[in-house]
Amino acid sequence: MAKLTIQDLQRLPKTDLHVHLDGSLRIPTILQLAEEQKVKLPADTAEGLRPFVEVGDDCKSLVEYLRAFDVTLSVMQTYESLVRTAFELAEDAAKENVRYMEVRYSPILHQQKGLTLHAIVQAVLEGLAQAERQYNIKTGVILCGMRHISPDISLRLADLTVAFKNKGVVGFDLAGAEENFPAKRHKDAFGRVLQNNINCTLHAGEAYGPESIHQAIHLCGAHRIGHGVRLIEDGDLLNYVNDHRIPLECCPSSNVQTKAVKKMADHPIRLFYDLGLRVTVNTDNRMVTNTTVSKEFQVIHEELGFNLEEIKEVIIMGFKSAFLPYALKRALLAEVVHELKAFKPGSLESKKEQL
Ligand SMILES: O=c1[nH]cnc2c1ncn2[C@H]1C[C@H](O)[C@@H](CO)O1
Ligand SMILES: [Zn+2]
Repeated sequence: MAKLTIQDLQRLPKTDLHVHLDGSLRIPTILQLAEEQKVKLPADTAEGLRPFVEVGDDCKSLVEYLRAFDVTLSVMQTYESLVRTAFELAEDAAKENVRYMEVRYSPILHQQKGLTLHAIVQAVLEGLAQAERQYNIKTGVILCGMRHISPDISLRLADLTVAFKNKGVVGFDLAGAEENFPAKRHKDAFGRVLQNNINCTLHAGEAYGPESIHQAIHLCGAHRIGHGVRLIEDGDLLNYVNDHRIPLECCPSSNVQTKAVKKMADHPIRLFYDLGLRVTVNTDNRMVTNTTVSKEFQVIHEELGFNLEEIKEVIIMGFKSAFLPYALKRALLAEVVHELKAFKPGSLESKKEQL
């Protein structure tokens, strides 16, 4: 199998359907925002801050992984900081040829300084729209309920999702610590979203077993599953997910860090793909996990043996799984399929040398 370089993977058109805004900042931006807002950080240099906002492979659990968000959220409480971080995330993604991205976050976590939920959504949409005008990227927003926060709040966030339907918000999610916080507590929120014909996805099967995925699908109506790693433990449910073409939002590096899998070689994305499941490759948190979509493809190429044809197919599954209206999705897919057919590996540099 010819080895693909990171440049090859950067050149391919891609999606990122599972990326958290509050886990995907630039470290220098955190430092600047903290200075402007007089917020105290655990360190005031990039190198000093890194261990607090990037977790390595020695991270022991999802709960430990989630600690990094206390730092990022401390500087994401103003309208301007939300515009800026949303813009920069879309800019970073566009620069590695992510053509369609769904950014998720939980507005309830950004109210420490009194912003209204409405303004918190507006700010992120403004930052993303600014990036869309400047770069070749389309974006959508997914609002997250949080498992450990009360179901009433999830219902308010579901109403917020309904209020911004067709205005940039494309879906609803449930995030946060999975063990001890079952999705069924939040089923009214999902009911509200579904009754309004809006898409939903839930983090499930990351830090808890297949029962959690079962609840996400059958009690909350999930159209996609975030992570879903532990689907591997229930063949019957796996067949159901496969038969219904329910996409899995796989985030390989994040899964090694949170110990959803012990090591990359054990990641079930290879088996899921071989069984015909609809799998997509995503970052989860560009900063916290220190990754990009291209790096995630490099990992599955080098460690799980996905070749170029298979990577192209996974990319197409990403576009197919987008929470986009069908007509728009078809148009975007047609454009991307055309590019993928014409794609030849070999970095631009080596191509220039051949000329
Ligand atoms: O991988 C994850 N699993 C569960 N929750 C997560 C993950 N990454 C981020 N979050 C949480 C922390 C954020 O504050 C929240 C909203 O983006 O979602
Ligand atoms: Zn996530």
